[in-house]
Amino acid sequence: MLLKDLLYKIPLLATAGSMDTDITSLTMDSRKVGPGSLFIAVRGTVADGHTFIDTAVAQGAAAIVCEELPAGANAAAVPFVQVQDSARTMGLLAANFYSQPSKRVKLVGVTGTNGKTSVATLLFRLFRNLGYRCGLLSTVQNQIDDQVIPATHTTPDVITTNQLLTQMLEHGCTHVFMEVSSHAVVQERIAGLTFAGGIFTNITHDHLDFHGTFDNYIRAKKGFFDQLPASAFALTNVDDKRGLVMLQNTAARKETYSLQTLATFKGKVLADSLFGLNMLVDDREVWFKLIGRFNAYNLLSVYGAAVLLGEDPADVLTLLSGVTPPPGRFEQVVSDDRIVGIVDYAHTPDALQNVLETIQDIRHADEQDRLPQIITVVGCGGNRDAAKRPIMAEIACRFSDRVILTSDNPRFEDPAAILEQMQAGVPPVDAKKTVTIEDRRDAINRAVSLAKPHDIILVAGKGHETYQDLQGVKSDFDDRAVLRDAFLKSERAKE
Ligand SMILES: CC(=O)N[C@H]1[C@@H](OP(=O)(O)OP(=O)(O)OC[C@H]2O[C@@H](n3ccc(=O)[nH]c3=O)[C@H](O)[C@@H]2O)O[C@H](CO)[C@@H](O)[C@@H]1O[C@H](C)C(=O)N[C@@H](C)C(=O)N[C@H](CCC(=O)O)C(=O)O
Ligand SMILES: Nc1ncnc2c1ncn2[C@@H]1O[C@H](COP(=O)(O)OP(=O)(O)OP(=O)(O)O)[C@@H](O)[C@H]1O
Ligand SMILES: N[C@H](CCC[C@H](N)C(=O)O)C(=O)O
Ligand SMILES: [Mg+2]
Repeated sequence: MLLKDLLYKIPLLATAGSMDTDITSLTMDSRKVGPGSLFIAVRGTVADGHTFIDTAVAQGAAAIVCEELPAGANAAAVPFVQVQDSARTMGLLAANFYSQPSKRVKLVGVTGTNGKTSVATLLFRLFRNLGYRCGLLSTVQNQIDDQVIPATHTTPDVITTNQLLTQMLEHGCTHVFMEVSSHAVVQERIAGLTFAGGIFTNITHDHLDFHGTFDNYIRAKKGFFDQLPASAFALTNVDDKRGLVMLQNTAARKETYSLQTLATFKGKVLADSLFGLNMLVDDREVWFKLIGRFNAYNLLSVYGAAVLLGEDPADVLTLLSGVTPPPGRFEQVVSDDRIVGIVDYAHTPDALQNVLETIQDIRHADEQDRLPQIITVVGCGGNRDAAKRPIMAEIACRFSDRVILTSDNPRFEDPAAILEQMQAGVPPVDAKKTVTIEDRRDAINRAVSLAKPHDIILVAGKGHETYQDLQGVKSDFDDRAVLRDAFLKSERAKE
């Protein structure tokens, strides 16, 4: 595609060199530049892409997009284009380069602190059951119908998203469901995408390391709704204090869902058990396979979005009742002697509290009138929001009978230092029931050794993840497999 066609309708500050140059690929990474590439220099959190312009040219870049023209740009071997905001421009360029794939599918984005993967995956599974070919962009994985493509981010960079949307279209997909992280909004990873709908789940404490303040974090989430077109719907959870804030400046059609108050889509939880949720949704009674009141919200938003996309409410509920949750979300691993293991991706204070409250609600005294004990194994990620560490430890103590603090992707931090910060949140009265075991496998083994039949072990924070990241080295680690092994070992020891 010629550079001048690629720049169609994109605001420019200045250009230098020929705009008739042929561009065969786009990249923001100098390491991926080859002949024909357009290199877009983006300022990041660690590096500044502008410092790699020379490298990109040396590697054969056909043209450069940047925020500052280098001295001598006019005489340079390649054309330069100066723009106000490279990251945003990259989204517009990607949309032009790939012929606006997001306009040719129904693209629905999901944002919120918790529940994005759950809602996006439920929508993907529901719409496939409704008979559509669908795409999914999520933390767990990207999917084009049955084809699984590993995901590196919750929301990919905007070039990758446009590439994936193009592949989805080639495969005949009509609907695509994607997570929109707050990082992605701020870093313009959704720039130039045309959404048919946006969903807000909730907003609670997370990522303050990146956003600085809670207000900035709210603004980031709201930024997604601010850029929805008038043709889209904006569906928000009005039981969340910030639900309506999301809709303040959107051009989209405003729609709401609630378990507590008047809303476009109303639900009520009739029963919540280890086997599923019984709900009234718009006055129809349904059983779902998901567990926990927080999932009642997820299901209600999925129902609302499906109806807003034009599906029949009764068909939606019938098919949604059979849909299973994504991996690592309240996933059960039960031992032969009936110890219940639950692996859950709760890695925020709110998620951890929700999951533990759910566990408290659904546990029942056994025949001997003994209430099952709750044993929680939890850690907090390194190089991520440190403020949540003591809070999560306190929540674990408040809702559990035993707590084992352990590691969860220490990344480049010292695991012992992360654990010290968690320990600071343990109330003195709970010190006796809490133990710190840095090695996650040992921590899970200890939990199993403490458990009696019917007790519930919550292993929180990693969910579907299959690695532990220490010093940038990812070693195999899967909570579900480690828990299964621990059960087997302990059963053998008892024989
Ligand atoms: C903090 C953060 O979000 N970082 C993301 C960001 O990287 P960055 O700003 O640090 O980039 P940088 O290293 O400073 O480089 C700046 C520019 O120079 C370029 N460069 C760099 C080196 C070089 O040799 N040549 C070169 O051209 C880079 O390609 C980039 O364009 O932009 C990169 C490209 O899109 C992302 O891969 C990277 O994600 C990192 C790996 C990350 O861990 N991100 C997490 C925090 C994240 O985004 N998480 C959210 C989910 C959060 C949630 O809701 O739970 C997500 O959407 O996944
Ligand atoms: N609607 C909800 N409200 C509160 N907590 C939830 C909700 N849905 C899920 N959770 C909890 O949050 C955890 C993560 O859920 P999910 O993966 O769907 O969220 P996410 O927003 O995609 O997370 P991430 O930001 O890592 O992508 C779940 O394992 C569960 O503990
Ligand atoms: N999307 C979240 C996932 C956190 C999962 C937890 N296991 C961790 O590694 O901190 C993040 O990148 O902050
Ligand atoms: Mg997710």
